[in-house]
Amino acid sequence: MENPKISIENLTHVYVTNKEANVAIENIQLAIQRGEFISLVGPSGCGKSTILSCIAGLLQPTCGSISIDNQLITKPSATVGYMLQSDYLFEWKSILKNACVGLEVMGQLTKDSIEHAKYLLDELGLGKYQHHYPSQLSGGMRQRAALVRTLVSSPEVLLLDEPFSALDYQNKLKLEDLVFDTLKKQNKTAILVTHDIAEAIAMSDKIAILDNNPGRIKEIIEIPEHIRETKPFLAREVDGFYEIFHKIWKELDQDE
Ligand SMILES: Nc1ncnc2c1ncn2[C@@H]1O[C@H](COP(=O)(O)OP(=O)(O)OP(=O)(O)O)[C@@H](O)[C@H]1O
Repeated sequence: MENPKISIENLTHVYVTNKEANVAIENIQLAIQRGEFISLVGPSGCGKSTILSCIAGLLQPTCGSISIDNQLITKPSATVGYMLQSDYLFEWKSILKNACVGLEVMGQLTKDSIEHAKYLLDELGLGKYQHHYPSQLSGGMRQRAALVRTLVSSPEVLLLDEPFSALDYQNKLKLEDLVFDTLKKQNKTAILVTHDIAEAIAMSDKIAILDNNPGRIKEIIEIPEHIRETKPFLAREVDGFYEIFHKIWKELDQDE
């Protein structure tokens, strides 16, 4: 097997405040292959966002390491894109200008990169709205604009921290399919944090179930190929889907 795209070795992080030291995650060990989509599920506070912050280079872990393509992560880089629950669009900028914010910050705003942003807006069904403002768009459209902003700098790794959870159910399912297709087409490596077990199964190749206090990996579930190959919306109807759902539900229920 080829070298993993992301290698997480013995990752431990302790948050220290003037009142206490809180071991948020302990000895996280995870290898993620290029093009793989993995979800992290677990009870609230088990350290899912902490793991993403370490991968993004926003947080220096207390112990252990993370490498992407054998390069140790020590600070944020353009290799890693981050998408969050809230779209964080600037209300006073057009959708196209919002999509280009990251490029602007990185000094990569060129004629070609703007064309790329326009291409992605088209691909994600927002071509007609590039000169609109965020307040003129629905929640699902805003989240698609946030996805374009994340993809436009061509990150190889995508960190998705509950990006669908603020959407209504119909938009959530539509966006899951769109993100699934877009990331597969571009062979991106992705890590999704979600509380929605069905979403995790429908979108992932693997699911890491985490324990609480401190956050540790309890189990890794490989999603069978016939589910992985089906788009998220239809995957929910595929044989075996709900067996996995109940297995994960039971695992998480033990932590309550
Ligand atoms: N900046 C911080 N300072 C101190 N403690 C923190 C900080 N950020 C997170 N924690 C603590 O670390 C633990 C893990 O938090 P984290 O946000 O990573 O969990 P999570 O699994 O993403 O939670 P949720 O599912 O609720 O979003 C929690 O106990 C949290 O209170």
